[in-house]
Amino acid sequence: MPANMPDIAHSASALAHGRLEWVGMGNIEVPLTLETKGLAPCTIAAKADAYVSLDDEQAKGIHMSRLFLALDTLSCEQSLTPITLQQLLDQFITSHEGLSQSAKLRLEFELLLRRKSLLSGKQGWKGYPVVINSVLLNGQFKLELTVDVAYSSTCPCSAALARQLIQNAFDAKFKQQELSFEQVKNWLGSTEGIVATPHSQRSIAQVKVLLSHNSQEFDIVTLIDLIEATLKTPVQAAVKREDEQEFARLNGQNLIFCEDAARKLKALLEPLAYSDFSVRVNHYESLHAHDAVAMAVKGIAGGYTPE
Ligand SMILES: Nc1nc2c(ncn2[C@@H]2O[C@H](COP(=O)(O)OP(=O)(O)OP(=O)(O)O)[C@@H](O)[C@H]2O)c(=O)[nH]1
Repeated sequence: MPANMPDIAHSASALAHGRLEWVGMGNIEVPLTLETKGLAPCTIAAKADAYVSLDDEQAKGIHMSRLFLALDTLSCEQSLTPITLQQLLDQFITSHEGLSQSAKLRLEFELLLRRKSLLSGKQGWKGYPVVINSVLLNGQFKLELTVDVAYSSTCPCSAALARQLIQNAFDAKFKQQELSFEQVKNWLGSTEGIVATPHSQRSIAQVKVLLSHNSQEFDIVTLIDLIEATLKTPVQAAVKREDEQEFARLNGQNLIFCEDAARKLKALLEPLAYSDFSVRVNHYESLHAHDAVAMAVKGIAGGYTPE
């Protein structure tokens, strides 16, 4: 460092004294090489929030550049794994000796996965928003992963009401008539036959899991796959007509309220090895201008609360 440059962090006194829980930088743009089970290492464009505690009540401030440069080393020289994350937080703290005892990093990015179509054998990219939160607090490492999975939800109530209208239309059209198989079949295939359709909507399941503090690797893809297999109607990437028809069938066979989705995900996550979990299901209704929302947590003492 040039000797003649003022260093306010050392020379100036703080305007007020006191401990600060977190100080650092938000929204740092940083490409990282993500390593996650079942996927070749891939580059992700992350937004990072990097913080340390300011435990020295008299100190003017922290050294922002040290956090930034440590993160840059992770970006340029390493891969993102639970191990390198913990090392990075260690580095945040050791580079602030006497000032800070805790560190945290939030990474937000979109994980692009190759997804197969339902029937046609085509493939396409689908993006999954991911947040990785890591904290090193009093020597304890905490690591949590949040994924957003988009799916389609068809309202069971609306489906029942639509079925009733279809029966009414059948009544009105054919009451007291002797009908042949062909006549019924043709009517069912006509627009007149399907006089009403239930509403369905794009929905998002937001699943947060607490990973073991000694996790060696991320396993983001398995979590996403399990959520999609549970909900049955994930939003599709490549779609030909046969895929669209299969999607319609899956929607019809999996009518779902937000409560159903939250309960299914809770049942999925309960036996898995996650230390804690939190689920938030949002059905962005097409019936209303507001959303249908359901939340669930594992329910352990001192654990996640619904949010
Ligand atoms: N602590 C702090 N620094 C800030 C803030 N806003 C901008 N900075 C700047 O962040 C820059 C980097 O700070 P340091 O990490 O202390 O930089 P440095 O003194 O060159 O680096 P070291 O020699 O490692 O301490 C400085 O120029 C600060 O002025 C702020 O709100 N708080």
